[in-house]
Amino acid sequence: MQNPETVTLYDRLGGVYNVATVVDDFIDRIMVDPRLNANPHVNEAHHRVSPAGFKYLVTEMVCSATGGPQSYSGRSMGDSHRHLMINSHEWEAFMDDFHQTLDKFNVPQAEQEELVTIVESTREAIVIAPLQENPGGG
Ligand code: HEM
Repeated sequence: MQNPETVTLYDRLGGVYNVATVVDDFIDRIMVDPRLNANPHVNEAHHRVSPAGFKYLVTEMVCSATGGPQSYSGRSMGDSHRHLMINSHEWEAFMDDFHQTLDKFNVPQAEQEELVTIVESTREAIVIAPLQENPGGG
C-alpha cells in the first residue's frame, strides 16, 4: 500500500474527472453569485467569457497545482484579475462558494484544507481593491 503522504493531492482527489466535476459546479456557482456580480467589472467578464473555456482553464490550473500531469496554459493570476478590481469582501464570497462546492462533493477535510491553502496563495495577486468603509468620505 502506498504511504498517503507520498500520494499527490491530485490523486487523492481522484484525478482529472473529479477535479473537473468540482470545477464545473464551482464555476456555475460563482458566475451567478450576486455578491460577486455586484462588482460591475466581474459582472461584465462573467457574461463575456465562455463558461466551458473558463472551466477548462481553472481545471488545468487546479490539476497542475495539486500535482497532476497537466500544465496551466492560461494567463497569470495578476493579469487575469487586475482589471476586475476585486476587494476582500468579494474574496470572502468566492471562498464561501468554494466551501459550498467542496461540501457538496464530500471532499474530506484534509483535502479541503490543502485546496484552500493553494487558493489562498493566489489572494495577493487577485485582491487589489481597497474596501470603501466610508463611501460618503470625510
Ligand atoms: C473573488 C475572487 C475571484 C473572482 C471574482 C474571479 C473572477 C474571474 C473572472 C471574471 C475572470 C475572467 C476575466 C476576463 O477574462 O476578463 C477570471 C479569470 C480566471 N480566474 Fe478568477 N476570479 C477570482 C479568483 C480566482 C482564483 C482564486 C483562481 C484560482 C486559484 C482563479 C482562476 C482564474 C483563471 C484560471 C482564469 C482564466 C485566466 C485566463 O483567461 O487566462 N480566479 N476570474
